Amino acid sequence: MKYEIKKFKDGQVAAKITESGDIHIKIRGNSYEDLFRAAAIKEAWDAENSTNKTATAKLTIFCLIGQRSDRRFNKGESFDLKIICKFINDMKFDSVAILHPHSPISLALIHNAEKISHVDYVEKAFNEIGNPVLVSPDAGAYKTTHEIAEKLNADLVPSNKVRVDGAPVISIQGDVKDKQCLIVDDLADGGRTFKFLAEALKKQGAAKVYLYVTHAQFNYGFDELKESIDHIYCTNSYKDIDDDFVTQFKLEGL
Ligand SMILES: O=P(O)(O)OC[C@H]1O[C@@H](O)[C@H](O)[C@@H]1O
Repeated sequence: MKYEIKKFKDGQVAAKITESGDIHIKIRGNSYEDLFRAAAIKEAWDAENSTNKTATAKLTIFCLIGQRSDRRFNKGESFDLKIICKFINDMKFDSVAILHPHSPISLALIHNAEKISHVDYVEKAFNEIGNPVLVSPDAGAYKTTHEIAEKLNADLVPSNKVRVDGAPVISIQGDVKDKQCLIVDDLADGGRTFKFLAEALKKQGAAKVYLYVTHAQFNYGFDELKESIDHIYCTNSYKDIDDDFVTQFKLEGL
């Protein structure tokens, strides 16, 4: 299946199917425009395939917009992930694959959804560094990082973050003295979580601190991370980054 995309000057996106067959659309999915582009392609494809019941349609989303807004945080506020997932469901794909979603709520809200694991990318970083200890930064990351540690036969040091009088207090549950540490998490937006954790690890004698995040957003605070983190590993699910401080694993289709 092949298609063309056209963008009008007012922002409207339109699609045209130029060759029929099964469809597999791969998008970052980190903007509403990306989702509308997928919807345009799928609508055109549906019209072309209305009599072809064997053709299948698959959507891969590398960095789902709103994945952290997985509940109504406060009364009166919108539940954004619910709106986004409803939009995706309306496209009626046969299957939707999502790379390392922030929480299982995305998978629960999207019909026929499956997770793409980040294990391969963590493994690449793990091998490049040379068997570091994995560090899970909070309770949310513990479960998936524990699974990865088992697969890679790596040591895991869980850490936890609580706020005392508004300030983050980090507790590291293991010995990191003279060790190379690889913090593993889903995404970095400002990176403050990792800056504080890296400082705490170094205070406890860690030789080097590396960070792996699947979704390297770095919308702010990027340069500050260079003070406490030795190197960052990530994918280009959110954007391409050209910086010696970062090793980016390129995703096929982006
Ligand atoms: O400190 P920043 O980068 O803003 O936030 C990243 C952390 O916030 C959580 O939602 C993510 O799962 C990650 O643990």
